[in-house]
Amino acid sequence: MTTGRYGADDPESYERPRRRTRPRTKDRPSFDDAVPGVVVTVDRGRYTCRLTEDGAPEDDPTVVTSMKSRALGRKGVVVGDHVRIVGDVSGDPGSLARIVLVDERRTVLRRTADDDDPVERVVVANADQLVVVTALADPEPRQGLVDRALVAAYDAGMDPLLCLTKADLADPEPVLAGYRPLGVPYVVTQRGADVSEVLERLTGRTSVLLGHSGVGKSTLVNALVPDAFREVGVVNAHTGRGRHTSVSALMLALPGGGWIVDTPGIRSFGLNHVDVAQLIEAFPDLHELTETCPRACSHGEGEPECGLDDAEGTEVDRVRSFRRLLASREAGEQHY
Ligand SMILES: Nc1nc2c(ncn2[C@@H]2O[C@H](COP(=O)(O)OP(=O)(O)OP(=O)(O)O)[C@@H](O)[C@H]2O)c(=O)[nH]1
Repeated sequence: MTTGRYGADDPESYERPRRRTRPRTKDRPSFDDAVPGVVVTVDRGRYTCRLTEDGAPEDDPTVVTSMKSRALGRKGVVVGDHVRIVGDVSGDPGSLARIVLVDERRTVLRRTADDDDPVERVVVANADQLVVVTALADPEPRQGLVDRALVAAYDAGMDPLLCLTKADLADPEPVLAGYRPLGVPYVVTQRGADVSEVLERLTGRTSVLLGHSGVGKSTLVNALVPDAFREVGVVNAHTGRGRHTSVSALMLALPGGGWIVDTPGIRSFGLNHVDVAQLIEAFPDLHELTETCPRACSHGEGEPECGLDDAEGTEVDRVRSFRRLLASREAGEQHY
């Protein structure tokens, strides 16, 4: 085992351990032949993926049904995940491919653990905008739910967009008044109306549409993506709630580029983990005010020596609205 010019007894002749000490067979396969795609819906262990080079929708895409490869172990795969796929990626009827890699997620939207499922789960990955869809009437808007959704958006690092539907039934102003101080962007829509303003906000981005049953989400999705074939439910005259006509989250390509994710499955959010320090970063001016706060200040109403109490002028309304968002985290209203 000697090499070079040293003799067998020379200490320098000993073979040093190489950097790679584990057997080569443990190396992961490189998946050189894997093709990139994005997960558009998940149903009982089957992942529907659209093949796409750069994560953007392509015209006339190949749609591939896949399963998770064993290499992924317990790692979850969710709608919006950018993945690599091997095997039969023809998309032919009856074909089945395998997802072998999941790219790092830019954002995650979680839903709360609930009675049916005790684990808090990621439901959508890589979305950059959360569209909170609320009807102006039938069913009545519920500020607490909108507040909770906004907290979830800021926490997930997503931009919020308030979408007020059924403008033919009520004036949007009272709802907007609660969000204007926070500068939350909004659009107002109604059935049959021009949706170009909404489209403009969505084009080129990945937006999650969130709203409880009956607010007109399917009607809106149909207007935005004419061939979405979403079933439009009927609001129950007694409860004001709609029938649950859609089941799993579904990502649809917008005609002008970008994606929308319809999420009938999300009924509540995981806000327990939301940290106030993280939330306030979405409001740089308020963040600045809190620099004088005592350590561990919760910035809530009545907190002693909280810097937010120094707000003046228009900031006062902003602080009040921000504190309402903070309080919504603990609200009894758990379900969206
Ligand atoms: N007056 C009025 N009714 C609307 C409008 N948009 C939708 N609707 C009605 O409201 C009801 C619910 O609409 P959907 O689009 O099914 O609501 P959804 O939020 O998708 O409800 P789910 O499918 O149950 O999740 C339907 O009867 C629609 O026709 C609107 O702008 N104005």
